[in-house]
Amino acid sequence: MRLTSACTAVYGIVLDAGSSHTSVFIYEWPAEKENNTGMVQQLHTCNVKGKGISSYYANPDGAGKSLHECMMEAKNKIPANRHSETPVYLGATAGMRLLKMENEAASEKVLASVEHSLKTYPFSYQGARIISGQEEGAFGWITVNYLSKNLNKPTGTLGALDLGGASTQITFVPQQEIESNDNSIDFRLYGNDYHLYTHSFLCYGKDQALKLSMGMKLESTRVADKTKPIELRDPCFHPGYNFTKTAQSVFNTPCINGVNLPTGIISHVGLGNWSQCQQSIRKVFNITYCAYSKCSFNGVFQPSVDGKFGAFSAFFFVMDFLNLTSDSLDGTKQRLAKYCSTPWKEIVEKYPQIKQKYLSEYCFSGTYILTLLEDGYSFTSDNWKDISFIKKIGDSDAGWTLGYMLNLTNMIPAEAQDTPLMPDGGYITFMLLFTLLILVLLLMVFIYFRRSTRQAQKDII
Ligand SMILES: O=c1[nH]cnc2c1ncn2[C@@H]1O[C@H](COP(=O)(O)OP(=O)(O)O)[C@@H](O)[C@H]1O
Ligand SMILES: [Ca+2]
Repeated sequence: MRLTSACTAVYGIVLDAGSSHTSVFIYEWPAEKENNTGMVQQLHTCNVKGKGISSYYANPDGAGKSLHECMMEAKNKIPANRHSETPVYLGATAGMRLLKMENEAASEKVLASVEHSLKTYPFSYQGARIISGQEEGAFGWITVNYLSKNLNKPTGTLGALDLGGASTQITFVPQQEIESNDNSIDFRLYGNDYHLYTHSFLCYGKDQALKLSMGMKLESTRVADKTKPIELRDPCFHPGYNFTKTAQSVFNTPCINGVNLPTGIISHVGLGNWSQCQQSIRKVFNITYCAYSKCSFNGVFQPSVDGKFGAFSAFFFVMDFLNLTSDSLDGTKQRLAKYCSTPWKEIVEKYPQIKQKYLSEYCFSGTYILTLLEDGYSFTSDNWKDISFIKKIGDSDAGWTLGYMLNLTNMIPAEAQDTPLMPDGGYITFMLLFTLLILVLLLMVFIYFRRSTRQAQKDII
């Protein structure tokens, strides 16, 4: 929806430099600063062609150049007279966090390249940086609650679940105490205090989780003949699926410490067995230790999930593709089991328009989502209905970008808007009467002084 009122609009641009790809978001809001919630709207999005900026580690110049088409689109969408005042922010997420861990110099070069590129456009460049997992979680939470108009109302808030390619975030207002400082974030928005639990699991986005899970399967495979391709028999891929891959393409990630991992060629063979798939995925969550009263996995504190949740990004893409956005937990499992056992040939015939790489991974991704939510975060068949798989709220995408911009442009005040003590009409009447009283008093003082001066003159005469 475009803003149609006569008032001028203000714009802001945020680039979401994710691990798999970059998206450019353009936001628009009325120039008269409205402190009401839900005023900023998403005007346009543009998906940058090619992979995420971290994939340019060996050719950093390419990262900046890749943004060109979308930035030109932004130039055309935003009226020229607003360009110089339009802030541009770039936030990079888990792909760049991983690159920084692997090769800090390369990550700096990639950031310098996007910075150089963004400065060539007529907007007000405000910085390009890697945002922390905490920020990613917290700003996603602000976005969904801003768009749902939950802020500055006494109603409950919406928890936020974000699944990316390289990391995943869970953020909500818990009922119990937050036992670990790393997982606690406090906000004061519109005069209300929010005490949030948040955690970002690096390496637990769906692409890295697939690598983790394949790596674990191979570690348990003893290789007799090193000259032959290693066969990886995978229950998370469809029966009849059989592709050769290089070990390098699967295990080139700091998420796996590949001590026992093979090199060379892997023959990846699908078995299509959902329950075995879930068994194998469970192994990527370490639940053997917890130093708190409760943990999700890998020793991370997590209070019991509470209230309603919005699950977006890849949570939505995958569950929407599988048509599983509105089933019960049991129904979801049954339908997913059936989907995973469908022969690869049938799947390809049914969805000829979808890229085979994506298509082949939906059984794994769906099972991963289910396992993460049920075994990882402890959602149950009772509160499964509290999770809404969403892409947008109104016209705006759910994700961290809007919350990030609202924060950096000070669009959400800490205190509620200054309101007159009386309703508008009463306030104006009060001010009028008060002014009149002052005038009358001034008049009386003036008359008194004139009289006393005259009296004094008479006395002299
Ligand atoms: O249309 C789609 N279908 C399936 N998956 C998608 C689609 N669009 C994006 N994705 C997936 O969503 C995830 C987005 O992750 P992103 O690039 O934001 O990574 P990050 O948040 O971990 O940095 C990736 O795994 C990507 O493959
Ligand atoms: Ca993301």
